[in-house]
Amino acid sequence: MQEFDVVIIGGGPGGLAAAYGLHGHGLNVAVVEKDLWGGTCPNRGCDPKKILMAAVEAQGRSEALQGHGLTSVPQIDWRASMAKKRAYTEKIPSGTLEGLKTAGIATFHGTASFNTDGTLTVGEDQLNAANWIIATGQEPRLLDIPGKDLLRTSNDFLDLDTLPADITLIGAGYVGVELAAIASAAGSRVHLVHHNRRPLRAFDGDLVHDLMDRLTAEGVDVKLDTDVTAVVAVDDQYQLTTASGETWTSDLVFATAGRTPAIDDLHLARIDVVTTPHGIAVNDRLQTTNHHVFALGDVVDRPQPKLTPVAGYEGRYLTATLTNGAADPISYPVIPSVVYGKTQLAQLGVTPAEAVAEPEKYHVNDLDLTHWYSYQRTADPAARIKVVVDQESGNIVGAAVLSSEAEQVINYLDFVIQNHMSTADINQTILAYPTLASDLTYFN
Ligand SMILES: Cc1cc2nc3c(=O)[nH]c(=O)nc-3n(C[C@H](O)[C@H](O)[C@H](O)COP(=O)(O)OP(=O)(O)OC[C@H]3O[C@@H](n4cnc5c(N)ncnc54)[C@H](O)[C@@H]3O)c2cc1C
Ligand SMILES: NC(=O)c1ccc[n+]([C@@H]2O[C@H](COP(=O)([O-])OP(=O)(O)OC[C@H]3O[C@@H](n4cnc5c(N)ncnc54)[C@H](O)[C@@H]3O)[C@@H](O)[C@H]2O)c1
Repeated sequence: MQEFDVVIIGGGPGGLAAAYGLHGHGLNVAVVEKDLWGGTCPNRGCDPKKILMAAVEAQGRSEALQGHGLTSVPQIDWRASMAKKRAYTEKIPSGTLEGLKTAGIATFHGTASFNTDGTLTVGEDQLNAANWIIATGQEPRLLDIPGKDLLRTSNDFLDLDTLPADITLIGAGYVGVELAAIASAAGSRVHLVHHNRRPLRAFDGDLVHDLMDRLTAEGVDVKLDTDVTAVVAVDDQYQLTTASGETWTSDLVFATAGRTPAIDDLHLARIDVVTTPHGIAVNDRLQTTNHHVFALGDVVDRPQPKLTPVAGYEGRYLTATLTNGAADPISYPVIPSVVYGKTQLAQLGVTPAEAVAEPEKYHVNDLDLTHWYSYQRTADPAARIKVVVDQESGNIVGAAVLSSEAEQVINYLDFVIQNHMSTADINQTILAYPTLASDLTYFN
């Protein structure tokens, strides 16, 4: 039996933030990882996707400038793009493991599973700890339909040697929309299927509508209100059937209809940790129903968006909790979300829908930005912002942004909102002009 102060299960961004934090405070820490050190984000999520997206963004900018100074649209070389992605991702697991070992953090590679006496088995190893952190993340959810074994996932997409001529993505959430943008730009005919009328549900409906229009203009076959009921192999293709009887064939079909908490291997009932269909139940101190077991990141059932910076923030919070004794309940700063593509969609703080429901408290500025200098320069085909302003203070408290620059604008607004800055405060700063940052004072 090997004894530790804290054992962390899951070597992704959340688990690693806690591991380095706790080790830095002198605790004897171990991390267990069953698959790729570094977890989803750098191996099969944010980073590889955004590397493939670099060529997509460049193509989008070139397209917008046709007739405005550029004369041809660059084509994406999938193999070269994938080689660039692999050159980055293949170093992640070994680099992450080396970093942990160099720091002096104990590492175990294997699937962690709790025993009834509260200890943990990882392969041949038995571990015991004063406290545990579960940071096992989520895994792609396969649809429960005939032919589900034929479905691929985002893990497969982000490692395709060749991009097929025709693909179908079932589910228009973050993953489906981003993979559609990548595959379509790289030359594939893409069918993006969503079961209701409201893709990207957490985002502003009008801006999502605008984004679907852009994807359609880019050549994506967006099918809303479409329920796929079966997938069958036909020769070397796959035939999809919908509830309304529509059929079509694709070279590959991907389930992009959400992710499920990675908890099955852990046998949490043996240690009295309660779970829900959405993950591990925790209180506002990220403590499970077993007081020596904490959970963070994608695996927890909490309303915060499941994003890398959120997992890292929770890792730092648990470092403080487990080193300083009783801590205040976790409270989150505003959390920005971005859906990447040629046209990006971003959101932060009070949503336009929440603002409209409280008209005495907020007002919403809905601004078409296509005529603004910044977007005339890039000839953005769609550029719009909804800014939520607090009536009493006049401060910006939320925003939803659609443009090729939304990822930048939302981070500037994050600083503004987090620091409760008014237009007068921003005006005290001299910002380089003309830039996206110098637009900030015109939003309210
Ligand atoms: C395609 C895609 C794109 C994304 N893009 C973005 C983005 O642009 N921006 C963003 O902020 N977020 C993005 N995300 C989300 C982001 O990847 C996650 O929020 C983040 O990785 C969560 O970190 P985590 O540490 O909670 O879990 P993970 O990173 O999932 O790490 C959990 C680790 O636990 C391991 N594990 C699971 N079970 C066990 C077990 N029983 N024993 C041992 N180890 C176990 C897993 O192998 C995994 O390595 C994306 C996700 C996907 C799928
Ligand atoms: N840019 C980013 O930050 C980014 C990118 C990718 C993933 N992520 C994170 O990963 C999480 C998971 O992303 P995701 O896209 O897998 O999940 P998601 O929950 O965002 O989207 C899944 C979508 O599939 C739909 N759906 C469910 N069943 C369906 C069916 N049978 N047919 C058609 N559609 C169906 C759902 O209504 C939902 O809109 C996100 O919540 C996000 O936190 C973030």
